[in-house]
Amino acid sequence: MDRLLIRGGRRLCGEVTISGAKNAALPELCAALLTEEALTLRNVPRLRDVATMRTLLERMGVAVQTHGERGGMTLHAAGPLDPVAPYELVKTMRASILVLGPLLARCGHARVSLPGGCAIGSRPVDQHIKGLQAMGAEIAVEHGDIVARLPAGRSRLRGARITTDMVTVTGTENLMMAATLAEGQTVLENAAQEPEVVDLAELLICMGARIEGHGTSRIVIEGAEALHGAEHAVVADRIEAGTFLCAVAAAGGEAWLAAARADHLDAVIDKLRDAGVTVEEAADGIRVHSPGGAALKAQSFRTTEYPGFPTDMQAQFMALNAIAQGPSAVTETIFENRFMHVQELVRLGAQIRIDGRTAFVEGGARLSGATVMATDLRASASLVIAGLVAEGETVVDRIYHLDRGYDQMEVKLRALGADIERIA
Ligand SMILES: CC(=O)N[C@H]1[C@@H](OP(=O)(O)OP(=O)(O)OC[C@H]2O[C@@H](n3ccc(=O)[nH]c3=O)[C@H](O)[C@@H]2O)O[C@H](CO)[C@@H](O)[C@@H]1O
Ligand SMILES: C=C(OP(=O)(O)O)C(=O)O
Repeated sequence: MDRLLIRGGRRLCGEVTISGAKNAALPELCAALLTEEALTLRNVPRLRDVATMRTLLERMGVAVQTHGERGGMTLHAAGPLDPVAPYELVKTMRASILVLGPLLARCGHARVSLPGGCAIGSRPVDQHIKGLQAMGAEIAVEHGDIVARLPAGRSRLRGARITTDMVTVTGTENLMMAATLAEGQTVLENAAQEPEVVDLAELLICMGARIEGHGTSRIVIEGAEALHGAEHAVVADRIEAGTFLCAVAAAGGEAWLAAARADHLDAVIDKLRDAGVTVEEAADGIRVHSPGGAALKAQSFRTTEYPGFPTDMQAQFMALNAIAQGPSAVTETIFENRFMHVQELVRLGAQIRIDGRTAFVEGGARLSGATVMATDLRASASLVIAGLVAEGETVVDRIYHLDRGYDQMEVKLRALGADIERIA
């Protein structure tokens, strides 16, 4: 099992290019199920989750080809499709629930294994199911599988007005995709406004879908009988960019993050600036300059839906807070169990106490290297950031979590001058 060995203490200077977003690429791969024609995506990141999604789609009968150096991928779901997502693939990746809406809309039936529990919370999919039921689907859970079908005599879902109980990103994406092929109008109230939802909507519009209001909490979709092929570039990964911003902030140095979208990172950039980091926004990237974590001022924050502070950046910013000066309070409001990195950061010397949904970080810690265990994707990234500033050697174990969502993170960090290598 691969691990990362980091010798901390180096400043990070240079340039890296931010990859396409995992959380946009995954639903966009699923969008290929909505049309008989070929869909070409560019800027698809090289990630384990993308490979898993590819395997899942191929198993259903989608022909997939990669091309070029720049993450080109063509998917052709000409049919016939086998609308089944089995447990062995679904269990490793939450986003596999995103095949449910498109399969039901295209094939009229689907069997998708319930995504397994994950380290950050229970993560039910009741809102996906409720929304599809409102669109006329009959849904039962049988032997751990969601079994969904259209009632006898119906060939299409029907448009509906759906208000989800909470803002759900993949829920919004699943229902938006299903609605593109439904009969009539669907209105999604309380919709997620994340840039990845907007990027998916833009792709669907290129495929002939009629969608308005994406990027707001009310999305209106006029269903069409069929969608066609399209070509689309996946939006840059704001969480990867935010992770590199925190890494440079903590280690100190100056870096250019090519292709990063500052306009998708307002909440994180505001906190970094308040901490004392210089962040310059440009149309084609972000420049960051930091004196190093020990010279920064820790920042309190609470995670919320976009455009608030992203839960997917909570762990990385907490690593920064651990070494920055002064106390801070970090409140996680999206997932009930997303502090798994805390005990590992403490092993590196951080002083953090958890009380309910808030972690109280003392700040000013001098971290020292140790062997730590990655428990989920962003927890892993937070441990890497801590390792970059810790004195001596840090080994981050179980980095398969990191590979789910970061495109060659250690290669990019090495390009910035970090002493980091992958070991067996
Ligand atoms: C592949 C992908 O895009 N993953 C992102 C997506 O996950 P994901 O879409 O799974 O997260 P949601 O936005 O759905 O979850 C938000 C909250 O709603 C709850 N909930 C959600 C759906 C539902 O049917 N019932 C329910 O109770 C969840 O348990 C959670 O507490 O958004 C999260 C929140 O920004 C990010 O951390 C993930 O990186
Ligand atoms: C929680 C995340 O991903 P997923 O929803 O795929 O588990 C994440 O990207 O931080």
